[in-house]
Amino acid sequence: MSCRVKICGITNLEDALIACHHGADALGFVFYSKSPRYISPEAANAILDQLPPFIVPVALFVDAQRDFIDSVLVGSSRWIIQFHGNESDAECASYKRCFYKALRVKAGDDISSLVDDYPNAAAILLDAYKEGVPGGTGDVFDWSLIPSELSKPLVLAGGLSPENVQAAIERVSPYAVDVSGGVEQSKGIKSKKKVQRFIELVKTA
Ligand SMILES: O=C(O)c1ccccc1N[C@@H]1O[C@H](COP(=O)(O)O)[C@@H](O)[C@H]1O
Repeated sequence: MSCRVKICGITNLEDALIACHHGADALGFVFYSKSPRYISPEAANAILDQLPPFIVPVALFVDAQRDFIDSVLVGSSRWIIQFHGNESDAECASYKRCFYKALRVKAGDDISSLVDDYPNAAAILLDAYKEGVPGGTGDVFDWSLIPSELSKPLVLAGGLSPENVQAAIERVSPYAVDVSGGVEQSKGIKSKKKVQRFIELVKTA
C-alpha cells in the first residue's frame, strides 16, 4: 500500500488547494501561536470549508488550553488532532476525536515504551527532538532508533524534503510521512514545485 502524505503548516487557501490537487492525503494547520506557520481558528475553518472531500484536515496543538482546542473543533466534524506537546493519553482522548500523538525522538529513547503510553492514539508521529522547540525544526533524527515493529501506525516527520523522502520511506516503511519546512519557499508559504515533487516521490516510492 502506498505511503500517505500530510502537508503541514498550511496558512492559506492557495497552498491548501495545490497540495490537494497534487495528491496530498492530509493537510496540517498549526494552532501554536509561537510558530511562523500559526493560523487562527477562523482562517483555518474558512479554508477547511473549501477543501474537497476525502482530504483529512489535521489540527496541530502544542499544550493548548481546552477552550482554545474546542474553539477550533467546533468549526467542523472533519478535524482530527495532532498533539505535539506533553499532553497525556487521557487528555488527548478526552476530546472524543481521532487523534495521534507526536513524540520527539532523541538518542537513548525507548520508542516502543513511549508509544505504549498512548493506547488511545490512532497513530504515533515521530519527530526530531530539539531543546526548547516543540516541532517544525527541519531537523532529521536517527531513523535507526525506530523499532522494526511498532504497536501503532507510524507517521514519520522531521526534516523530510524531496531530497530525502524516498530514502526515508525505503528505510522506515511508515504509514504516512509529514512535511512542513521541507516544501516551503519561505516560512509559512509553500513552494508549489516542492509540494508537487514531494508528493510524487512519496507516491512512487
Ligand atoms: O510546523 C511548525 O511550525 C510546528 C510548530 C510546533 C510543533 C510542530 C510543528 N510542525 C510539525 O513538526 C514536524 C516536523 O516539521 P518539519 O518538516 O521538520 O518542518 C511535523 O510533524 C510538523 O507537522
